[in-house]
Amino acid sequence: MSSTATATKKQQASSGPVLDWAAGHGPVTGALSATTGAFAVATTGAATHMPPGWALAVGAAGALGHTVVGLRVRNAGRTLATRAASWLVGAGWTTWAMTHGPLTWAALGSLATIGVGIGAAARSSALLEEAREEEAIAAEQREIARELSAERRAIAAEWVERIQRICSISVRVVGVEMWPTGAGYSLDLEPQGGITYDRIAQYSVQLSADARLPHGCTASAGPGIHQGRTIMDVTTVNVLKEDCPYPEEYGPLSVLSGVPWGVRTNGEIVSAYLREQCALVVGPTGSGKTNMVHTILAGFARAEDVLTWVIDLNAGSAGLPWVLPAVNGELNSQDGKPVRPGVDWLASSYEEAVLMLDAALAIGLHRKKAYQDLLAKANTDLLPISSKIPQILLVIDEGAEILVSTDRQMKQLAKKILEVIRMLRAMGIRTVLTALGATGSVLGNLMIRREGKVRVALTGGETEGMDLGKMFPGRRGLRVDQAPYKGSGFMGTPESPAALFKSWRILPNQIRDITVATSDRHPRLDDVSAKAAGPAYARRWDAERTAWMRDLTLTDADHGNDSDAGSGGLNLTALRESEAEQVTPEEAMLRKFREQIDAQFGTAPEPQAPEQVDGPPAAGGLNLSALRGEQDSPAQQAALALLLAAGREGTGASAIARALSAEHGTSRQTVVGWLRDWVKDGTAVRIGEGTKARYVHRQHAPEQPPGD
Ligand SMILES: Nc1ncnc2c1ncn2[C@@H]1O[C@H](COP(=O)(O)OP(=O)(O)OP(=O)(O)O)[C@@H](O)[C@H]1O
Repeated sequence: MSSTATATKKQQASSGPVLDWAAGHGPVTGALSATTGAFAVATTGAATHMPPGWALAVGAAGALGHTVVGLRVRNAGRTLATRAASWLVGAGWTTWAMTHGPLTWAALGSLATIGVGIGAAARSSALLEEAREEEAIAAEQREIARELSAERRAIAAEWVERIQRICSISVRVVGVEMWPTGAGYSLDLEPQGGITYDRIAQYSVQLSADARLPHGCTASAGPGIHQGRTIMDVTTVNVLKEDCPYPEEYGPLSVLSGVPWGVRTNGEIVSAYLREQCALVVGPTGSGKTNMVHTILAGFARAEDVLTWVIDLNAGSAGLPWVLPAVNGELNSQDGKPVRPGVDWLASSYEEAVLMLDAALAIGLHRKKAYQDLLAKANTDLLPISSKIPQILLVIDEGAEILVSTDRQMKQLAKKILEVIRMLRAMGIRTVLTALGATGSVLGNLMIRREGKVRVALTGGETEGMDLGKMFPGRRGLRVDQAPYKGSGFMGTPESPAALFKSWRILPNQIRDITVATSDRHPRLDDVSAKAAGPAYARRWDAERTAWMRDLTLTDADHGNDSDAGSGGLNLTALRESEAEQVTPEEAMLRKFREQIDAQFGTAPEPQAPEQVDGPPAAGGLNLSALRGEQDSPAQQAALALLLAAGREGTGASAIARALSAEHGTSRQTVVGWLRDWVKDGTAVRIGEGTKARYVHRQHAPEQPPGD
């Protein structure tokens, strides 16, 4: 505390209570102040022979000043009169007391009486002021309510008349609710004569046009709280036009309480409930389908009871942003632990997809048997999903196209996908299929129609192959041109009838942030399921099975370099130079690409050629240490045991592979990958160079590698 402040405080403590002269007066302090003031002036005035008329003049000035100020702040007439009277009475007493002497019983008695009188009058005028203020607030609120209900009444009357004129249906309006987003309102209607909502829904287009709604806005009728009621949602502002960013809050979700996928025109969040349902997301090229897949994967990554498996035969691109940054070691968690990928398994080839679908089928069938007791105890035929027994959600990009393909291999995949859809609902395995178009051949499939009732159509204004009538049977009045913007379209679920919808826009940095934020949250596959899935699952991150990701990283870098150069104009220069040197554009691009790789990875020591043969793969390798615990297959555990047994002498990839080949069929390349990871995470130390290089378990290492 400063010395001045301390001094002030001490002074206050020694000079009694501090009076705040700036504070307003209550009835008691007001009266006290008036009477003591008057008494002081009268005694001082009488002692100093002050002319008594002065007190009267001061009182008159005080009464006038208070009245002016009171009028300005709109005090009640009674308050003004009370205050002016207080000043005048006080001044009158002072004048009289100065003439006759203030220190007489008559003077003091009359002053006390005046004090009590002023106090009482002030109290009653304060109460009056308070009541006046409350009444003013209530009147203002009544006025707002009157205006609002006048607006609602006008809206109700307008729609009663419109529905009568256009649909020839009489309705009673039970309520009008204005949306808090200000983007429209809902009418709760009671059609007369037993008419149901679908009769009004037929006229959605005409009603929207008649109401002169802006483009992209609709008046759509849906079911109300019972069959005799209808809810009419009227959008007046086109929110589909604007970008809706994926919410920055990445808190935990559950498949049981729904995973949010986007927003309705009234700002309401629409969720997909996929415990029992499969989903179909249709979107032609450029409609925002890829973005929507990432939004879906984001929701699954956030769920504590979901393992996401992705099949994308288009080079795995749908799942890669959820895997590569994590396995490339580009992401850092707060506690410094390695970050786990946002999807649990990613298949980009037919062979891997077969492994995945077979694993899913094996898990489903085994769960049915192994969890009999659990189902009996829970008295249910639906496997109780939790973080201990997670739901597996299979996202198959362009899966609908696989289902209708005539290619032999695709037909085999299709058979397995349909089997998963048909058989594994109760055992907690569901699919999300995407499709480029809502064609009859996709929706003609009974299994899709029956099991896939969570449906999204991203139209992006595309009418080709966009049969909304087939996508959302029973929902009339949905037109592609109502949602011509990227990421906009229609979504319908068993819980929420099909209506306009906008998928959240998710950006690459959010995918990374969500991967980090959810790294600790992903469940592990339950033992029963892991056993059923076998090595196909346990070894899904093996080097040889994820080698394509490494290759793809390089290819992506290549593309990135190319486009950057193009946008910056450098590409042309490069081509001109290459022409001059008689080098083809492809060669020039390759050289540029190599330069970029060198620039990016050149900080790591360049391994010698012979070392490369025996050592870990060069730059661009994947860091799978985050997956160590879950993916340690029996073969990997055996390899670790061999490394440990090799003691201070250590061992090499070839020796380990030879020892494992009979029982596990492990290749040398796989062992190289493990050894590289173990060196990275400090489990093993590499000793010696070239052909003499060997690996020693850290327990036997001569000294700990620095920084690990
Ligand atoms: N929900 C959205 N909100 C706003 N803009 C979006 C949304 N989704 C996508 N876009 C925009 O549309 C562009 C194309 O999106 P996206 O790549 O997801 O489409 P696509 O249908 O998968 O097309 P393609 O098959 O060509 O990749 C994006 O770059 C983005 O600019």
